[in-house]
Amino acid sequence: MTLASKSGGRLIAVVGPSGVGKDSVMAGLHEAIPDLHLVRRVITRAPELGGEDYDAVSVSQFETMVEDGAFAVHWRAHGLHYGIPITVKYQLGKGTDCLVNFSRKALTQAAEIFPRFVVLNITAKPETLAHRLAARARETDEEISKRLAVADKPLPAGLEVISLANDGPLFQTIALGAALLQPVSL
Ligand SMILES: Nc1ncnc2c1ncn2[C@@H]1O[C@H](COP(=O)(O)OP(=O)(O)O)[C@@H](O)[C@H]1O
Ligand SMILES: O=P(O)(O)OC[C@H]1O[C@H](OP(=O)(O)OP(=O)(O)O)[C@H](O)[C@@H]1O
Repeated sequence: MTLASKSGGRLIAVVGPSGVGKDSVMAGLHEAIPDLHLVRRVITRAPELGGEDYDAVSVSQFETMVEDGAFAVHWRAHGLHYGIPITVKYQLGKGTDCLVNFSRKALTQAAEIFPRFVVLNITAKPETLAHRLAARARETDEEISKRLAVADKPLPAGLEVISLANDGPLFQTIALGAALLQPVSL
């Protein structure tokens, strides 16, 4: 790969099981590093269910957007469709690092699309996840059980991965994450 093709901002894909704290850590990192762009996803989830700020669309609207090439990457999980707007390429092209809540299933595909692709892998113990999902109360008990059943998924090989444990207080996770994400000066 040439130096020119490695220019631009980093696409930082935040992954980890449900309840691990992806959205909370992302919000904290954005506060700590205001230059970091938070990517707003398009999701076929009812609007205003809390947590992240997203664009809620219907399944048919989502399908039209796919046909129109509105997404850089899209995937399906938890019975929902998720899309990353193609406009993220504009942000990256300006040299802006972009932070986005991602699927572990979509990492391999994304690594081929984005020249500077980094995975921020958030981890926590199973009991921490169960407790946090119950407290968040965005999903039903049945949906929470399904999410916990698929909590443990291996990451594909060959990616640049930064791992960050979030069992302790959120401010500690954010401070460590912000330090780990500081751009490397050459
Ligand atoms: N370090 C932490 N300590 C305590 N609670 C946390 C911490 N990180 C996240 N939470 C809480 O856990 C729940 C799940 O976090 P969230 O950011 O929605 O996770 P995810 O996006 O990975 O599903 C939320 O209610 C959030 O406020
Ligand atoms: O392939 P996986 O890595 O398991 O990820 C599947 C989906 O789970 C998360 O969604 P969402 O943010 O809606 O759910 P969560 O907050 O419960 O993690 C993540 O953003 C993916 O869209």
